[in-house]
Amino acid sequence: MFPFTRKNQFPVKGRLVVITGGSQGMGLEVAKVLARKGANVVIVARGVEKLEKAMKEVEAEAVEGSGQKFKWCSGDLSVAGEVERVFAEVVEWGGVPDIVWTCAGAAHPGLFTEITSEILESQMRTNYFSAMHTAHSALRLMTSSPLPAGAPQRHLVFTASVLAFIPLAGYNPYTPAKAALRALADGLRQECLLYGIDVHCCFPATIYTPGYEFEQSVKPSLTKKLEEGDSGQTPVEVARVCVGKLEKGQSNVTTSLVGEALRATAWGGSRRGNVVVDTVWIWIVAVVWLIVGWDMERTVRRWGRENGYAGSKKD
Ligand SMILES: NC(=O)C1=CN([C@@H]2O[C@H](COP(=O)(O)OP(=O)(O)OC[C@H]3O[C@@H](n4cnc5c(N)ncnc54)[C@H](OP(=O)(O)O)[C@@H]3O)[C@@H](O)[C@H]2O)C=CC1
Ligand SMILES: CCCCCCCCCCCCCCCC(=O)[C@@H](N)CO
Repeated sequence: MFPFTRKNQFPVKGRLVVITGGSQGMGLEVAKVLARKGANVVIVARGVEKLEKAMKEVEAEAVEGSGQKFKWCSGDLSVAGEVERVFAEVVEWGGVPDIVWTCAGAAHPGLFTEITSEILESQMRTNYFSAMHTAHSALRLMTSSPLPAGAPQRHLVFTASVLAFIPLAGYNPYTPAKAALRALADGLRQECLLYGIDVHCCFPATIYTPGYEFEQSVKPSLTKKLEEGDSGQTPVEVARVCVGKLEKGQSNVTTSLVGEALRATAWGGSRRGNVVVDTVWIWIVAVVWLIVGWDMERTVRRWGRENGYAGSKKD
């Protein structure tokens, strides 16, 4: 319509989208946004009751008279066999998905030495293996059934966290899984050029979700203090911003100003967005982080002294 409107790089109307972790929080809001835009939506999680309730909410967003289809599937995505079964069900029902978006995940914060090795391992399963197995199954399906010429590209979207960019005491059971996920997304983005599949990764900061309520209940007060600088977002806002940026064709998606700044601390070889804007951010943050990083370490030492941790030296 308007000559300067750029083409939508993430069209979902009439396409089949699978969203893991779609029964609550960010995943549910993503499902609702995409349903409103005309997608056929599958949500996946473990708990059946939550899935049934969420499905009704998603269906209610459908475009009237569009004939959109909806489905939920229950499975533990941290287990490879379960992921394969879930995708087999999806394919039988609606064919090979056009878009797969991993939102399943959960943080269990705590000081590393005070956390059990079982929780450390399950954090990796919940946050990394679940997304890795989902990507593996999804990409195998997508690559074995090529799209007809002229069809819009397929997409794989991961959900990591800004913690993939920075250290934050108390998140060490969780952060490494999200950093690994970021590395997987960067690597697959390059590899999937072979197939014409677009790979994206979202990096939200704090989102007020049921998962967040749980993590607050176990989070050390030190961790709460260190993340005070982030004001947080609703899942509705995060979903809206992510979809908007995917439509603009962005690969690495942050959802707030803090997210954008934190992304600039850790570019490495990740694909840039707007090269000029990103480079300016990187220059600014290179200097700003000297202060922020120093202040965080000072906060840790202070908290240690106040809470009887012997090794906390004076500043
Ligand atoms: N909330 C926050 O502050 C932030 C969250 N994130 C990330 O965003 C994503 C969404 O977070 P949020 O909305 O808070 O999450 P919630 O904990 O509110 O919801 C998590 C969803 O994932 C599902 N899920 C969890 N584990 C599995 C599993 N093993 N197999 C299948 N489904 C699973 C849950 O359903 P069920 O339990 O029934 O399986 C639920 O639908 C996560 O990856 C999280 O790490 C990133 C930055 C900040
Ligand atoms: C140079 C710019 C400085 C900006 C100030 C820095 C403030 C640090 C904010 C850290 C936010 C951590 C959010 C964690 C989200 C998450 O993944 C968990 N909630 C898990 O669910």
